[in-house]
Amino acid sequence: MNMIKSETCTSTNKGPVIPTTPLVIFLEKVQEAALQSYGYKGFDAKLYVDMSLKQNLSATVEAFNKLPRTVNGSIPTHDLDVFIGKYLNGADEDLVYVEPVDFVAEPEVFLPKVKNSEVRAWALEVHSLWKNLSRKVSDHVLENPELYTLIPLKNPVIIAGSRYREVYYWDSYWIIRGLLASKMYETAKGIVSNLVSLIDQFGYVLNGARAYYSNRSQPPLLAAMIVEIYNRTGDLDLVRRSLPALLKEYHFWNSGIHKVTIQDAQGSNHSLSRYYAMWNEPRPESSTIDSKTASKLPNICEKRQFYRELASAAESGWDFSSRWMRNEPDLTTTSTTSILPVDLNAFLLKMELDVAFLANLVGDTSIVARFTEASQNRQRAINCIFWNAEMGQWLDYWLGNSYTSEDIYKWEDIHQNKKSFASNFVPLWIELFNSDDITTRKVVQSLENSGLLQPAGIAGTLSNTGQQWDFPNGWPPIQHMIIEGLARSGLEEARALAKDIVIRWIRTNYVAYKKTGAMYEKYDVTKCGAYGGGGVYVAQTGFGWANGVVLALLEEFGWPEDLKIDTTEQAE
Ligand SMILES: OC[C@H]1O[C@H](O[C@H]2O[C@H](CO)[C@@H](O)[C@H](O)[C@H]2O)[C@H](O)[C@@H](O)[C@@H]1O
Repeated sequence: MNMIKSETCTSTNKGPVIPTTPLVIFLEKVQEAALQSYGYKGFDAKLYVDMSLKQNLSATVEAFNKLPRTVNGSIPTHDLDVFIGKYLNGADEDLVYVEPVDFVAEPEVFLPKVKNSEVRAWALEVHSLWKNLSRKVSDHVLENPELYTLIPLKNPVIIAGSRYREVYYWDSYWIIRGLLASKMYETAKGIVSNLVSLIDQFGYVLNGARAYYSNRSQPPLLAAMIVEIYNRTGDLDLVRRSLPALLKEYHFWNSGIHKVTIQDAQGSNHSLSRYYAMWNEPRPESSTIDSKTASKLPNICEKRQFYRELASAAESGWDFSSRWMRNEPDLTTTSTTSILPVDLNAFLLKMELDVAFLANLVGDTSIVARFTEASQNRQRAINCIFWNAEMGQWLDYWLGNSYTSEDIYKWEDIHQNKKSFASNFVPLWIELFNSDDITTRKVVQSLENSGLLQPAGIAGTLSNTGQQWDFPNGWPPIQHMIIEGLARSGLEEARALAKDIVIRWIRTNYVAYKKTGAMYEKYDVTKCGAYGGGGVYVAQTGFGWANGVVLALLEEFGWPEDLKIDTTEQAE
């Protein structure tokens, strides 16, 4: 890992920075020039950092520097058009289409619990979308990696979709859940091996497989992917090959800047984790937009801290949301690194349980003992630091200014964030919590009364700030984790609620698909059949995790023959 220390602006602007590549820095300049010349209409910042070079970087930079400039410093559009055509390849030329080896139009015993013919026909269409998202790294990238921001991966990949032309870390979990429902085991294993290779190379799984994502990770679900694949295929070899990488990844999340020690009200210390990107500049895939937002801040030190907070929010997968803001809806008050997030610690508890399970399969008793103990400690920490019995939710914790003499944070009730976020319900996904009926009963009531449960699914938050992880958007992974948590519980009322949310979510995906012919990265949960908006880019279609969640839910819950799928028909 190539890490440099950032200069110290203030005591808050701390932390490492992983330098990006000269190619990324150059493509950011092209991005800036494009915005100046073409304007905001139809502008997508990410497009430019996904382009590649037709010749070497120095020749390209030289030609770029020679382009004429108008009085306001912009490059005339015609000259920029010609430059881009002559020196750069399109953003989608680094990954090429490949037919997945294990795709068949109708897999054997496909979604046996789906009895309704309309739903079945649609599910087969969703299944066929894996073909649209399947890619492999082009030979040209393998021969000339220095011309590309794409990080070459050995096996075929399933991309997230649309502007997300590469592999994403946490998206891959739900993509794999869908692939398993589609019986595409080889594709699923290939994805896991790719992610393992990123850990071998960087020490952690990158946010996505691009050079500009190398300064951060995303919610850690690799161990969970391997458990799901093992449960279907019994592939012990995959488990054996992946374990060393999982240990490395575990260290990444539980050491250095990610690790926080906090003392509870009874004086016991707990070790928990937070999101913390190794970056303090505008995110290259959005640098024009980030610098514009930061222009409201008074000095470079505050800007650097803001950039780190934005990148850390991207590490959380929730980019962006009032969840991270000190004063919503002001994005510049994003303070991700000052928060102990409930969901990250639930994912790490799951990782501990999953690694213990996998180590047991290969007979490594010392890893089993170490990770079982770690899971018990984290479960205690989650109960002490996050659980709020009055609200029946696990609450994010704002790190305050109160420390012990050893610089350990002191827990105080006022620092629990009392706002309801969908992430407050993620611990229910873990068996240790959903098997406890008293807790589950409280959580079910809390979810029902929270306002998050809407006609077409669960909203991320209750605040409508215009950010994409806020109201009224609901995201596929969140629906799936909460539904699974409810469904795994022994409580009848929890299982009934799970089924109810499944119906709302499947219906909205179906109705949107029938209206527009596409699956979406997020949906507006206030109306059946409405896709999500907000943020700085248009609604993305395709879409890996949406497809994965629909297929996984249909596999587990099915759809009865006599249950109507489109209840909006008569109303319109
Ligand atoms: O370009 C903006 C951001 O895009 C990604 O985030 C969003 O899409 C991802 C892919 O579906 C998803 O994993 C994430 O939860 C979404 O918020 C990217 O991950 C960010 O790092 C990036 O800044």
